Amino acid sequence: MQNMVILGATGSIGASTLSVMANNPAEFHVYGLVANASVDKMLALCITYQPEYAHMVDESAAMQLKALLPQGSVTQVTTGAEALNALVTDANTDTVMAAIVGAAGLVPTFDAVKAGKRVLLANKEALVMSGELFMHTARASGATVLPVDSEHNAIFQCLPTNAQAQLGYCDLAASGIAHILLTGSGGPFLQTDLSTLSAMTPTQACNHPNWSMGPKISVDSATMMNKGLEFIEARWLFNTQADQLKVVIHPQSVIHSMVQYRDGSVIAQMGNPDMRTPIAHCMSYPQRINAGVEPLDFFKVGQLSFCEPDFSRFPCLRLAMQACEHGQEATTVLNAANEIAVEAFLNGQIRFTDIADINARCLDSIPQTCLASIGDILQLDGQARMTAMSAIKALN
Ligand SMILES: NC(=O)C1=CN([C@@H]2O[C@H](COP(=O)(O)OP(=O)(O)OC[C@H]3O[C@@H](n4cnc5c(N)ncnc54)[C@H](OP(=O)(O)O)[C@@H]3O)[C@@H](O)[C@H]2O)C=CC1
Ligand SMILES: CC(=O)[C@@H](O)[C@H](O)COP(=O)(O)O
Ligand SMILES: [Mn+2]
Repeated sequence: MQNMVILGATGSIGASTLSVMANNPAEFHVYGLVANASVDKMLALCITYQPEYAHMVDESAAMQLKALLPQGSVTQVTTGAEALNALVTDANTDTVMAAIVGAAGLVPTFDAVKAGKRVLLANKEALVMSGELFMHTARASGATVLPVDSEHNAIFQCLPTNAQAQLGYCDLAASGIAHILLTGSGGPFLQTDLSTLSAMTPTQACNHPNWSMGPKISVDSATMMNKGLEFIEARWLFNTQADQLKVVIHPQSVIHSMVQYRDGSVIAQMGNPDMRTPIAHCMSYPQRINAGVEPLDFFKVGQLSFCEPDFSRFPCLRLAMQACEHGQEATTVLNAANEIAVEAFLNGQIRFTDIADINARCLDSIPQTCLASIGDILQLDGQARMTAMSAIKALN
């Protein structure tokens, strides 16, 4: 029986994780649930799953939850950074699902890695901000990091077992690997007339053709910043050199990524676009469990197609690839700028195409800094957020 803590329990990945757990009740126990401020959702989860701990980052949400829980509930409600650290590092915590959205996920995810836990990593932003330190820390602590992001999970499944065991420091060439082919759908605006892109609304941007996800990652898919963040994520997970990683647009999201070997073989991982598959894979690795996902029906899929990304349509993808080349300062700044810009777009403050402009401006003014610790990274993240907010003000 694995005791699991779910960071981001009230979100899309949180729900899929709980669904896989419910399918396999003898193997997993909900030990702790973590969210920010969604009291009603957390209350319902506590009543259903009866975790030992429910942690709300927002203090007033924690107080409300405490007041609403039925008398005699087994769940202890906590709040505050110390309690969150205690939960992810608790001796009874075996596995941490890291699925808080954005930079807010970095500290608890990193703490779990430092404590040597089994960490199922959905929160790609943590790696974009701190990839080098994160993977070095995992190696030093003996933590097992397993990639939940569908593409990275697919790549992981297509690697030989010796490379899987060396996540973060594998020598791809020594394993006979020529390229990692990172697939992306192109999002809802793959075919949209370029002249109308600036008028696209948050509802249109969140209307992903294949995946049902939270709002931030949905907008990132529409700009293809998601693929850019994933490019950086892959760089750290699989220790790639610049010429080993390629982005391929595959609008059907049936192939979740591929590994191309020196001998001409290409190994692809396929499945319905349903996050329960990679989540179940990580939860049970190296075994397999029932994820509750329909088998892929190739007759229904019919056709698979592929094309090259067009950087004039998706400038955010190019910015992320450039930032990856520049290093950790650039990727931290880009991630922070993008979070602020996406939030402003979702709030109706800026246009869809402004997201890329704000990101580009922030990348033009990266402060001189040395990123030796998570504290340094968070400081740079804060500075970049201020720059992005000023850029938004300047637009209005
Ligand atoms: N959805 C998907 O299919 C995929 C998601 N991912 C990654 O997984 C992560 C989660 O995505 P997704 O589930 O879609 O996001 P959602 O928006 O659906 O959920 C976000 C979760 O994070 C919590 N949260 C938000 N802000 C904070 C904060 N400051 N402190 C603590 N918790 C917070 C939310 O709590 P509350 O409800 O209280 O606000 C919620 O539980 C992202 O990093 C995303 O890139 C990767 C691949 C696929
Ligand atoms: C499900 C998942 O892993 C998302 O990151 C997904 O990849 C988004 O789709 P895009 O390929 O459109 O970015
Ligand atoms: Mn993905």
